[in-house]
Amino acid sequence: MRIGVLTSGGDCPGLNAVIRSVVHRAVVDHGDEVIGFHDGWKGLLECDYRKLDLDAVSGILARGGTILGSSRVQPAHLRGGVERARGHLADLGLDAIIPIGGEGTLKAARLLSDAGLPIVGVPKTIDNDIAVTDVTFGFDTAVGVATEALDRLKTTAESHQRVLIVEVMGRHTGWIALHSGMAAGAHAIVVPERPFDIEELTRVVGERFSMGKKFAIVVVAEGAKPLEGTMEFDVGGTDIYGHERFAGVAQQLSIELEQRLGKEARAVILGHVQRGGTPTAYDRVLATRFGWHAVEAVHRGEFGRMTALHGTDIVMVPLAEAVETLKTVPEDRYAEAQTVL
Ligand SMILES: Nc1ncnc2c1ncn2[C@@H]1O[C@H](COP(=O)(O)OP(=O)(O)OP(=O)(O)O)[C@@H](O)[C@H]1O
Ligand SMILES: O=P(O)(O)OC[C@H]1O[C@](O)(CO)[C@@H](O)[C@@H]1O
Ligand SMILES: [Mg+2]
Repeated sequence: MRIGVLTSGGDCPGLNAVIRSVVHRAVVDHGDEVIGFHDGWKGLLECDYRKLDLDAVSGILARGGTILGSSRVQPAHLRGGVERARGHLADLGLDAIIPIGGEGTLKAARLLSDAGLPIVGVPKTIDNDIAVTDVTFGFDTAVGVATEALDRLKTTAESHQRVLIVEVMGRHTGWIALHSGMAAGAHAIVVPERPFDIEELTRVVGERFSMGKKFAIVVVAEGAKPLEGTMEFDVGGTDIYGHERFAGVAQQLSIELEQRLGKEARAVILGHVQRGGTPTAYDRVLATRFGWHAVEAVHRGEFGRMTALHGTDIVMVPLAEAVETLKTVPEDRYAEAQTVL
């Protein structure tokens, strides 16, 4: 068989582990040929690719980023390119494409699959917001980076008796904020799923100081917003790909909390550092398993599906289901964290 693989959307630790696993399983165990499209869907639309043999994937398991590159393409451009993609598949003699990406990539995968292209998806995202898989690779790494940062920020916050508001990634969901906040013992966790009440947040942080504590750490997901009408808030705008461009919730919160509490506050934005660098062992293993199972699905002709983790098993789920909803932080998970804030 001939299989094409691509990585699309924001990069994520573990992408290279998937690529390596796909190549190993396909080439060594099945005698397939694998090619990699450059820069996500753009590479497929422009027929820009290279051959991926064992040498090409040697030494990449622990490397962050993606050796194939990634990009965002305007959805309308992709929708208009379905026939071009079909033509490239035929010209290259490809039996399947394995796109590795987040919810946007999986929506595009579904679109191409509905148009009859042989697609097996692999979900990725540090945000952990894909509904039909228990976990996505990249999340464990991102939580580790954020937790280490929070541990470090605690000591400097304490020295200066400050409130530190730490902004982590998570545009629609607060999984990184929740887990890193729990792991590092943050004093407040603010997630997009629960619009925050600035009065309540001020009270929580203020009570800590009243109890004689010298500092406070607030973790906030970048997509968090205040309850409507409770605080002046700049929501930002939209970029050319339709993504919300945030105006900086941590910065806005730090100004507000400093004024309300009379305590020095600083905003720290962890940003892309959460996405860079080597994946954790957990993410390497999950990514490797996803790659292996994606190749198997190709060989079974199970198209229009993607790999998912259910418990400890890797299963195949329809792309249609995967893109229906996002996996948000449920109230009971938030409650578990709240007790130990
Ligand atoms: N609704 C859609 N229809 C068709 N194509 C889409 C759609 N949404 C996204 N895409 C395509 O998939 C690409 C990747 O989507 P997006 O930029 O949202 O990244 P992602 O895969 O969701 O990863 P991330 O988690 O980083 O956002 C887009 O650049 C676009 O080409
Ligand atoms: O790399 P970009 O385009 O700034 O995207 C950032 C977004 O991608 C993610 O890292 C993954 O979805 C989000 O957490 C974040 O909002
Ligand atoms: Mg997206």
